[in-house]
Amino acid sequence: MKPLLKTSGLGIQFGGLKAVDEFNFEIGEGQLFGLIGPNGAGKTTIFNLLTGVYKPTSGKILLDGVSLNKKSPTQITQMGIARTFQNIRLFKEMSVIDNVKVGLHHSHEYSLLSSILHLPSYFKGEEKMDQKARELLSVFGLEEFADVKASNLPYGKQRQLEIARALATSPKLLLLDEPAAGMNPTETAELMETIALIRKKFDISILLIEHDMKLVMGICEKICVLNFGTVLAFGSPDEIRNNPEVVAAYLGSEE
Ligand SMILES: Nc1ncnc2c1ncn2[C@@H]1O[C@H](COP(=O)(O)OP(=O)(O)OP(=O)(O)O)[C@@H](O)[C@H]1O
Repeated sequence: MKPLLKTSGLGIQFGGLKAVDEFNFEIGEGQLFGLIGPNGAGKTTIFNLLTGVYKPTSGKILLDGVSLNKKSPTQITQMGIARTFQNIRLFKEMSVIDNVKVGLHHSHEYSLLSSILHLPSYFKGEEKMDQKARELLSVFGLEEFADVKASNLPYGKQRQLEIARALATSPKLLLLDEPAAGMNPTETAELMETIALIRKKFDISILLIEHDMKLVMGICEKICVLNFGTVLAFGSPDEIRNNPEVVAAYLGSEE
């Protein structure tokens, strides 16, 4: 399988703390990977490195063979990596559909001038964007909420809207940071199905940080376990489940 994203010797240090060290990782096209580990293991820091929020102290990140090391977060989004956050970061005062349009905006097809002058190409662009946004909302069963203020959506739906907005940037790789955090079991089960569905429908790779073991083990093909910023284990859900080091470091404390 062709690697989509590859990191080698990736690391970052905050003062004396090596938050991530020698992180070597590869995710292929269309793969669904889980990234797990105890609190403070470095999972979110890896997302921040992959999306250009943090610059690595060492190592390389390649997307489709192109280095991301010196790219800005905006450039990285345009190159094909989108993410969601541990804490919901929607534009709460905006409507559901406008939140998705923000994601679509970077690929709008009309110029700034046509937008200021309200030329026909602007309206065409707007119409297309509206249609695309509604299509994305329908994947999550959110189309009936299109005009509702984002903050008025139930919590589980807000998390789904975040994923819809990330998908609007047409990513090749989607990074989901604890998408089921704070969800009840029904919402979590629904989310599992949705994540599996969007991987197929949009033909993208997904890297998922998740504390809910059932969710990770149920949908991911491969799992990478981090501990103290380094990879403790890497393998299929079964291999991870039966790895004594993992059980001691992580699963043991969860069960
Ligand atoms: N900007 C920063 N400055 C200093 N230390 C940081 C910074 N960002 C992260 N760290 C430290 O790096 C380590 C890894 O943090 P990170 O948030 O990546 O862990 P995590 O695995 O995502 O944890 P959790 O499951 O609790 O979200 C922690 O010790 C954290 O305090």
